Amino acid sequence: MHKLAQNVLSASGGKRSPSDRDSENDETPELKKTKSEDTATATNTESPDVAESVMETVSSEAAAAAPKFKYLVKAKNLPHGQVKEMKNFFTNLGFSKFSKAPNQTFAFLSFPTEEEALAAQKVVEGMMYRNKHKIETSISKEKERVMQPRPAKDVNDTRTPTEKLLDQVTPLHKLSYEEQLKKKHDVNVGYMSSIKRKLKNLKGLSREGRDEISWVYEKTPQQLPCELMEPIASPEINGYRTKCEFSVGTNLNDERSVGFLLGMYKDGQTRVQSPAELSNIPDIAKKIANGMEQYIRQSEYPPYDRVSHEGVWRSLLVRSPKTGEVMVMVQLQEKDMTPEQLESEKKKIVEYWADFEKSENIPIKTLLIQTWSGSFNGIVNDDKATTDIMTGDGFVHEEILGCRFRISYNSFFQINTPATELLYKTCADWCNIDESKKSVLLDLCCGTGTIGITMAKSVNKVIGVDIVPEAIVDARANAERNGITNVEYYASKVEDKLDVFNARDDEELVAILDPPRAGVHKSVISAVRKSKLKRLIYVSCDAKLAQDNFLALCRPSSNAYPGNPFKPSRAVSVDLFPHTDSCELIIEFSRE
Ligand SMILES: C[S@@+](CC[C@H](N)C(=O)[O-])C[C@H]1O[C@@H](n2cnc3c(N)ncnc32)[C@H](O)[C@@H]1O
Repeated sequence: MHKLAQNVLSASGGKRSPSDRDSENDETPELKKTKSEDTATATNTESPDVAESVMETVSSEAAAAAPKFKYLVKAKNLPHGQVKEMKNFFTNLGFSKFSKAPNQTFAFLSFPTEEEALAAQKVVEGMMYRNKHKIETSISKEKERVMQPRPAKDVNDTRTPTEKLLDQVTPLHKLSYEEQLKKKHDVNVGYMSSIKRKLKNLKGLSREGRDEISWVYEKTPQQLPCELMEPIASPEINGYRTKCEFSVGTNLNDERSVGFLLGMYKDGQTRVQSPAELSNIPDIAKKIANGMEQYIRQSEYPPYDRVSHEGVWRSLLVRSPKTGEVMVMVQLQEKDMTPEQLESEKKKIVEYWADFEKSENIPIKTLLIQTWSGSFNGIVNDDKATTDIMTGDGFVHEEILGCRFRISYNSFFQINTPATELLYKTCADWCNIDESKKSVLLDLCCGTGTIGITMAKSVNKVIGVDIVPEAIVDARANAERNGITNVEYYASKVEDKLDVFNARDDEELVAILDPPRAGVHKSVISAVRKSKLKRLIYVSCDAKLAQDNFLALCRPSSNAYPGNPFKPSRAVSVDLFPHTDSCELIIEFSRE
């Protein structure tokens, strides 16, 4: 089969790419990450890394427009350098759309149609360059980068690139912190009151159905279904992020740069702007990003280009928990490096960061290198990526409410530690465990086991479930490290492990559900309703996306949603992400 035909086939079908993950994590590829960020990653949300992936999310409008393609003839076996000479060589043959990186041994000729590319291939295949280099070729088809016309408002946009990045990553940075909290509270008032409004407007409600949710018809302040308490503020307002994922590229001055994507990828923006002025990024992560920038500026290899998919340097992950431990992961694309080049570059990276530790006095507990040639932009958890632990053991630790947790590069872990302690403490208080009874705590979407482990001493048993196997490995290690033995963990989707809801008669079930942004599959809500649970603590990082879950918990009983409906009984916003639009919302759902 012709290579081009193969490419077209593989583009239309086949395995899900990491970018398909979660649509949360969505995190992702050119589509997103998870709340968690996740896959996670994710992670929570307006975090720069997540904000960036959200920026990269292809809008439905753009997706609806027919994509334009270009056809690339790759001319191989060329010498290093000689970019100008080679451009002349191909221009003289009549092929003017030419590109080549100086340190590569191939060049690309670009054509608008397959026919033109095939005709050029016929000419170039087997030709001698400078009588020494016999050219071999292949053809591929790629989506054209779609440059959207700049919106009219941009014409008068006099903001500097730094100001644009601040507005994009930390959109509330101009408000006082009190104003930020009020704004987040008001937004959550809207989401809470819409639970009531949407239930009231459910179509085809029978009289019995209406009776089951009679609370919906009661007048309440701001039409809230329950009290929404004063928001819980973050104890730290600046530099709170313990995980930062940076992109590598070039800035608006065409200098190699490490930071965040400036603007929307879907609008053709691929420039990377330094995080130096962002208030949510800690100094240590800024210094490491700057260190990486210095490294790639002197590197013989170019940054990865999101449009052509050529180049080497892709992403940088920094985890800097409050324990002072630091994890650095460098991600690169190795597809055009020889094994020897890759090995030599890895050695250089290790030496560079060892020198950096000494000169900057920043001890790096563990250094990892990930090689990844897929289309998803960001650190991945994918079989096709290779992740090597170059120094240390591949983990860092964080302490929360007196417990110590091990974190892998790809496990979800909340990125604002002091605010997370307030979040978990609130969850524990609201569980209101009756220690005179035999109780089982379900830690649903448990990540590295943090919530269950911090509460394990007040219940008989904790059952944790998470979709990421590495997170469950961490959760088991974390339980052991903290001397907790009354835990059971399952690496599974919650929707595939619904038997956790089958409690024995003498057991009281309590559940905390802390899912990714979009919430959980409806089968989980159905199982919650069928179970003997009387109270569910739902931790949402995106109350808009979780609305379907909220409604499914509260709607009148049906075949799809059996058992008595729940009702929101109290709620509170917890601000884990100062200066951004994001905020956690804890809702207690209860029923008789
Ligand atoms: C917001 S994080 C919460 C993690 C943990 N509770 C914490 O506070 O650190 C969401 C977690 O849900 C997990 N997850 C995503 N989809 C899931 C699913 N369908 N079933 C189980 N876990 C899932 C992710 O791996 C992630 O660890």
